Parts: sequence; C-alpha cells; structure tokens
Amino acid sequence: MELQDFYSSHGQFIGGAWCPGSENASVVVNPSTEVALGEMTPAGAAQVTEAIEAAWSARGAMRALTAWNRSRLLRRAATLIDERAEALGRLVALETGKPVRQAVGEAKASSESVDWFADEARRVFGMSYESRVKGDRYLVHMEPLGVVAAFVPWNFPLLLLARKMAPALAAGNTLVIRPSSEAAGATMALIKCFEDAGFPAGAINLVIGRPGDVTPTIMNDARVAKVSFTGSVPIGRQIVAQSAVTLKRVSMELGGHAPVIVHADADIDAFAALAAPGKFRNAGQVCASPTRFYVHESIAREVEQKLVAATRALRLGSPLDDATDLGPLTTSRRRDAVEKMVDEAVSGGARVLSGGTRPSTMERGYFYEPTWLTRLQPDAAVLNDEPFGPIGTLATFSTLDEVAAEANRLPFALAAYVFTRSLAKTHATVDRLEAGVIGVNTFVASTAETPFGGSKDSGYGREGGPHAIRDYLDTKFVNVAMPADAE
Ligand SMILES: NC(=O)c1ccc[n+]([C@@H]2O[C@H](COP(=O)([O-])OP(=O)(O)OC[C@H]3O[C@@H](n4cnc5c(N)ncnc54)[C@H](O)[C@@H]3O)[C@@H](O)[C@H]2O)c1
Ligand SMILES: O=S(=O)(O)c1ccc(CO)cc1
Repeated sequence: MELQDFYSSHGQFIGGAWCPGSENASVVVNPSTEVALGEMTPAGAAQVTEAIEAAWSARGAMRALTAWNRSRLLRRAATLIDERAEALGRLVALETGKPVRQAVGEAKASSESVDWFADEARRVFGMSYESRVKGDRYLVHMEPLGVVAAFVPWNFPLLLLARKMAPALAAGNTLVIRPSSEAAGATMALIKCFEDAGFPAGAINLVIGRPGDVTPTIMNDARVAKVSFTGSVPIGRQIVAQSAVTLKRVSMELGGHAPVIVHADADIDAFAALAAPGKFRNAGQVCASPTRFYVHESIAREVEQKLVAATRALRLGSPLDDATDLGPLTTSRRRDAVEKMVDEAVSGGARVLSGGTRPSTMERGYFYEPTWLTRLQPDAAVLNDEPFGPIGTLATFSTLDEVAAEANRLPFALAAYVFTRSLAKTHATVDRLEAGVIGVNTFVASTAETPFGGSKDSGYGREGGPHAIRDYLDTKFVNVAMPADAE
C-alpha cells in the first residue's frame, strides 16, 4: 500500500475506529530526500476530548478482563509486531531516516517489550497480612489508574510507544496516545498490531495532532489520571507544571548528555569498535547516546586514532539501504541545531577530528557527517546542552576524582558508560556516577527486562523491567474487621 493511502485509510484511532483528523492537512516529509511521503489530517481538540471519553468508557471493559486475558492480548500483539517487523522498520526508516536494519531492530525490541509485559500482567500481586486486631485482616489491592496519556517522540516511535503501552495495558489501564507527527505512519502501524490482537474498543486511542490542540485538552481533563512523557527537558517541565491543575501522576523520560569514561587499562580496540556505532546509532538521536568521552591521558592518542578510523568506516547513506550505518537527522531543525553547535565550537577554538560538515556526497536530505570534536572550551554549547545528533566530544583526564566531577557536572543524570578491565575500577567509578543507567564495557543500557530512566533533569519513573508496571498502578488498602457476632 502507498504511504499516502495508509495515512488516508488510518489517521486517528478513537473508540476502536480509524477516522481522519478534523484539522487542515499537514505533510509528512522523508528526511533523506526532503520529498513529501504524504499528507495526513491532524486531530483537533474536540477529537482529543472524544478520545478521552472513549478511554474513560472503556475502563469497565478493561477491568472486566482477567490478568490472564490481558496477558494473552499482549502476547498476540507482540507476535504481530514481530511478524510485521520488516514492514514496521521500513516505515520508521522512511519517516525518520533511521537505517532500516536499526529500524527493524527497534521493531523487534518493541515486540520483546510487549512480550515481557504480557508476563508482568500476571504478576501484579497485592498483599494480605495480619491485622493488629486478632481475627481481622489487612488487604492491599493493586488497581489500574484508569485513563493514561502517553506522549511519544519521533526518535524511537515504536519502542518508546511500546514501553508505555505495554505496562499500562498489562496493569489494566486505557490509553490516549499522542505521538510525534514526524512518525505518524509507523505509529499507526504499531497501533494496528494492538487493534488486530483484539483489545476492547476504546482501550487504545491515538490522536495525532499539533501540541496546542492535544496537550492542553489532555492536561486539563481530570479523567486522565496519569501522563507519561518522553521528550525534551523544557517540554517535560511544562507538562509537569500543567499536571498540577488536575493532580495527575507523571513519568518523565527526558534528555541526557552521557559521559563515557575510558580508563587506562581499557581494551582500546574493543572500545573503538563499539564506540563508533554506539555514538552514531540513529545519528546520535538517542537520549542515552554516549556524548562526552573522557579518556585517560596515557592512552588518549591511541584511542583518538582508533576512534576516528572506526568512524571513517561507517557508511552514511540511504536509510533504506541494508548497508547504511548512518542516515539523515529526522528534522531540518535538528540538523540546523547540530550544525550551529559544531560551528560555534569551532569558532571557539575546538579541533574537528572527523566530520564537522554536511556530507558533500548527499545533495538532499538532513544529513550531517559523524563528528568528533576536541579541545573544547568548557562553556561550549555542545558540552552543556544535549546535542541529540552525530557529535561526540573527546577530552583527557588523569584522576577518578577529576573525571567523576566533570561527568556529574551537568544537570542530566540518565546514562553513563565506563570502560575498564578492572573490577575495582568498575565499582569505584559506578559508585561515583550520577546516572539512572550505566553500561560497563558496553553501550547497551536498556533491555525489555531492565529498568530505564534517569534522575535530576533527566526525569523520573522507570520504563522496562519489573519496576515499570508500578507507575501504572494504584494501591488500595482494605481493613477487614470481623463483626463481634460473626459466625
Ligand atoms: N528523551 C528522548 O528520547 C527524546 C526524544 C526526542 C526528542 N528529545 C529532545 O527533544 C529535542 C529535540 O526534539 P524536537 O526538536 O522535536 O524538540 P521539541 O522539544 O519541540 O519536542 C520534543 C518532543 O516533544 C513533543 N512535544 C513538543 N511539544 C509538546 C507538547 N506541548 N506536548 C506534548 N509533546 C510535545 C514533540 O512532538 C517531540 O516528540 C532534543 O534536544 C532532545 O532533548 C528527547
Ligand atoms: O534502544 S535503547 O537503547 O533501548 C533506547 C534507549 C532510550 C531511548 C530514548 O531516546 C531510545 C532507545
């Protein structure tokens, strides 16, 4: 099916039916060609209210499902996502510019996440314990919150959506989802997997619209009990402030600026082989992307040479080509922001070790060369603001005290990475780092079964792992006193 036909036949998903949006059409652009993939009609505020009403009405149908039923539905959705992974990945590649192999990997990881929460649905345990009054019982029930709103960004439109939908549905909630319009088709195709799995009508609602039409409507509606947001720190702050009006619960998965500490005893070849693809995965548009690389001064020269060589071996090109490692940035505003950061750093005296420009080989598209910068001024924007693009910075250190202070200097505390062969150094470094997730000798910091999230300005709440479902549950205490004349 042509993408335009898919946008027209799908669109918004409200109360179990696909329908067009009520607002003027907007164009979805292919970031690697700058050509329109098609047009879709965004949802207006009235449709967002309809979606909240549908989710509110479907609470009963979701509560009528047993945990085993919810588990079966999630398992079916996971299987469908897995079966459709190639098609889902292709949509992500077209809409966001992510290389197709990485995009298919994202679809598979989304399936794993839904599959993992299919099991979690059956492990929502309450408690029963002895009362301080003989014969009475204290019971603690875990219950769904009701209607949950999920705001999902464009950089991992499948995985980040799956990580919100799966625990919310496993716990028995209903959903109103607002994805980024940049990845409209990929999101619709993922929602279709849940529809085809057989969730009750109204349990899952999708509204793709402009923030001004969608967000205030959701935030001001007291029927929405919780909001889970992934995106930038400034928008996260706005949503937390707005949540006060109706006292919604909030989970925030915001930005990062991950430090990487490479100790003197690290395996340099293994590090360089992981660091180049790790840094430039999805063109650096990953909140956990490794960004500030601190290398022990005794190995700095060798690390720099090997890192630059490994980076030059990466293939930049069409996201639809299986051999591509690096596609374009997803939006022109991201490419422009990256370009500005690099140009300002260079004006301030930074040295470019590789990249530092748009590639001369690509005539169109929001491409930017994988870039390494060194000798940066401490106040350079790239060392302080999240680059969210293909830029890595290199600096040296001599002591753990010095590098730990530098790593923790920023208000972000999402991911951090450490490379060493020593267990003692591993523990000493990990203990000092402020981060929600830490990779030691690896850039894999998140799996379906492990908790992902940050603290400080990087937000709060955890996605993935056994902790995640707690954010979607309410606790009810029941004190069962025996009547004096009970039989
Ligand atoms: N944590 C992440 O995974 C993640 C993902 C995407 C973007 N970002 C952050 O966003 C920045 C760049 O992205 P951008 O140019 O799209 O920035 P942005 O701040 O405009 O938007 C970030 C995300 O929030 C959404 N958004 C914007 N306004 C919103 C609102 N009022 N209500 C609900 N959602 C809203 C957008 O659709 C997008 O998905 C990056 O610097 C990065 O910090 C973070
Ligand atoms: O692919 S993952 O490493 O699991 C991952 C983690 C965080 C984010 C948020 O940008 C995206 C992907």
